[in-house]
Amino acid sequence: MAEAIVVQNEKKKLEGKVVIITGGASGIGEATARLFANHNPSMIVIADIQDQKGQAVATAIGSQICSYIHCDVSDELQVKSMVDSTVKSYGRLDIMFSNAGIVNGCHQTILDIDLADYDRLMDINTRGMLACVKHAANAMVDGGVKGSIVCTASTAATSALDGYLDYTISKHAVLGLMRSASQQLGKYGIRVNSVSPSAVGTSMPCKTYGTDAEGIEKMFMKSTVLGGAGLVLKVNHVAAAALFLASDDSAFITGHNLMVDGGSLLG
Ligand SMILES: NC(=O)c1ccc[n+]([C@@H]2O[C@H](COP(=O)([O-])OP(=O)(O)OC[C@H]3O[C@@H](n4cnc5c(N)ncnc54)[C@H](O)[C@@H]3O)[C@@H](O)[C@H]2O)c1
Repeated sequence: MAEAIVVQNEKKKLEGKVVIITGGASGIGEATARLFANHNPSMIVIADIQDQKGQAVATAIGSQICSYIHCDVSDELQVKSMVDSTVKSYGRLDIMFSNAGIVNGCHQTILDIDLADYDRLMDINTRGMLACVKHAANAMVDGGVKGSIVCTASTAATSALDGYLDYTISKHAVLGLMRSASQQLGKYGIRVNSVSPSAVGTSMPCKTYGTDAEGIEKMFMKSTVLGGAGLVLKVNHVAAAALFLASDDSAFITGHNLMVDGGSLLG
């Protein structure tokens, strides 16, 4: 007989969990840290290179459940040291939200792409993501933790975003990383998934297009089917998807790329 499904809307979803969020000083990572904090984690470690902003977010959330650490994800030693210090200070690692990323402008063409810019972006978006998954997975395996790793990909991981050549390449690689890692880590009970937002009004696209969050929302509203109803993507929507993948709500989901794009790729 099937077990009854108990709906527990009020349940705290990250009770006692130790979480790392890279790129948590702003945008999607910050929104996710703030949402996760409502779900009784033991500790959230924000890892970023924007020290003042990251520290301010951690202080606003509360030093008893959130701390900040400087970590440039393109440097594997810094990633290893950040993961090691998290385990040393808080006892274990349950959740890695590998989210840090950059963009190199929106006018690249295959005819004149700058390979030095490409290298720098790949160092963060792909190599950095790999370092975070690698060291989080090691900490989980060593600690016997059946953890959850969530990577931030993008709609540019499944379709070519015109003008964003290196970004598109880097995010396609994130899906390959997520799928390969999920395949190898399943035997340890470690799940690896990704979340793929369409354009959302964080500092990243705002700088690229020289506008504010509202400008980004207006600019991209027509590219989603939900935009037809006046709905726009907010960072909280992405944070909610990350919470689902991080928590036991997705206990039997691994190797999955969760699109948070209002149906932008349906056409
Ligand atoms: N905003 C969008 O439209 C959008 C859409 C799809 C995917 N994404 C992805 O979402 C993720 C978060 O971006 P966001 O939109 O919140 O932008 P954001 O610029 O607000 O946040 C990115 C964060 O990453 C940090 N970061 C950059 N380089 C780093 C490094 N080397 N080491 C550690 N931290 C570093 C930044 O300091 C910043 O706090 C990125 O991976 C991005 O590619 C964004």
